[in-house]
Amino acid sequence: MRIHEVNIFIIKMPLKTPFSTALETVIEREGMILEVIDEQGAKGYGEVVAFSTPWYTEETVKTCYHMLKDLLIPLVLDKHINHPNDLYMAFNHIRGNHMAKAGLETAIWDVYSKLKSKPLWTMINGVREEVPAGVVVGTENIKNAIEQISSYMENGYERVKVKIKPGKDYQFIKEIRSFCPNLALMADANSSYTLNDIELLKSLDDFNLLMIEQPLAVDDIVEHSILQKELKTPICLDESIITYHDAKSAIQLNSCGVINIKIGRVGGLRNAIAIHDLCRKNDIQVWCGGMIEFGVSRAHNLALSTKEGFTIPGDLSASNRFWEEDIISPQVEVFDGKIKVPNQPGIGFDINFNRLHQVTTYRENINCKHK
Ligand SMILES: O=C(O)CCC(=O)c1ccccc1C(=O)O
Ligand SMILES: [Mg+2]
Repeated sequence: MRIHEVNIFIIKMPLKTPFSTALETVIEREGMILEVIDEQGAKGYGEVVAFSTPWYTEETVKTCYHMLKDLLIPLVLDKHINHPNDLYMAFNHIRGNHMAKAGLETAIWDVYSKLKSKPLWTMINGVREEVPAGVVVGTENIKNAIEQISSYMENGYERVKVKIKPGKDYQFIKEIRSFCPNLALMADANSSYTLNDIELLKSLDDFNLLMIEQPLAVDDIVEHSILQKELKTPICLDESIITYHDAKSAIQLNSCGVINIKIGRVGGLRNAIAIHDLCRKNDIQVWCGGMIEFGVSRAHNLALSTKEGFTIPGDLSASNRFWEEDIISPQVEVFDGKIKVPNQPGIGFDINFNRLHQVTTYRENINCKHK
């Protein structure tokens, strides 16, 4: 395979309703879609999941644009690529910048599967044709949270995650639990606590949560292991797991029972699969995380979630969770708490170009002649 051209689309779309985490409230989502075109004209799509500002990780849409245009795309343009896994070594001398790398790597996985006329999920040895869905409530207000949860339950979601932070925790979860005592419920703190909050975090054991996600800081793998010894509720790590080595450290130190795998955060599908394989060997549960993403990334998440270890529902929701109209066709839909995995080659969804062009704020073509 040889990539002759890459089109960059920077896009912006308002969320249906604002989404609040401990770190940031997102009202409008900026993002980037990459279209790679190979020498035979086959097209593949990837999404760069960085935000406009570096609140979740260090990357932003602009840093990704720079990394892609000036460093990463030139490494693949007009080069013979045997397999998408080889990009890991090709990109290895560039530190970090996982979301930029993942956007390009996943686009190349899509085109590679299309050239082989196979769905991406079978190319990566997925084992299931439908994937359990999950949804996240990111609202500050308890009344709104309960309203949203009840409407998601009506839509068939069987697992709900809520965002917590200091001051919006024990009482907040208590009220939700009394509204839905049997729902599979979990809480994500986005690293807003410290070990000084250990009594509060222990008190959340009262609520039979599936897990508590990223209670402590990003670089606190050691402190998460101290906390996990004190909690009955399993800890799930998100922000702390950037590399395979991080996952190894967390497993060795018993810092968590669960890892949330995001393709963007870990630098691509190859790394996501490597972490999945490591977790399986070590009896650590995994699920696929979400990034308030558009349909292209949702489609890649769906393919990843067909891997054997992804047995618990991830943050994989329908397109209409966040968007009036997504940029893919058909949109991702949830039936009976599950999402059907498409069987067309590649990611299995078409781009809705009308919608893509409507939300595009900047577009650029990069081809071999630029080198
Ligand atoms: O897209 C989704 O459904 C997940 C939403 C979510 O929790 C999230 C969204 C953006 C950045 C980080 C996170 C997170 O998992 O911490
Ligand atoms: Mg999280």
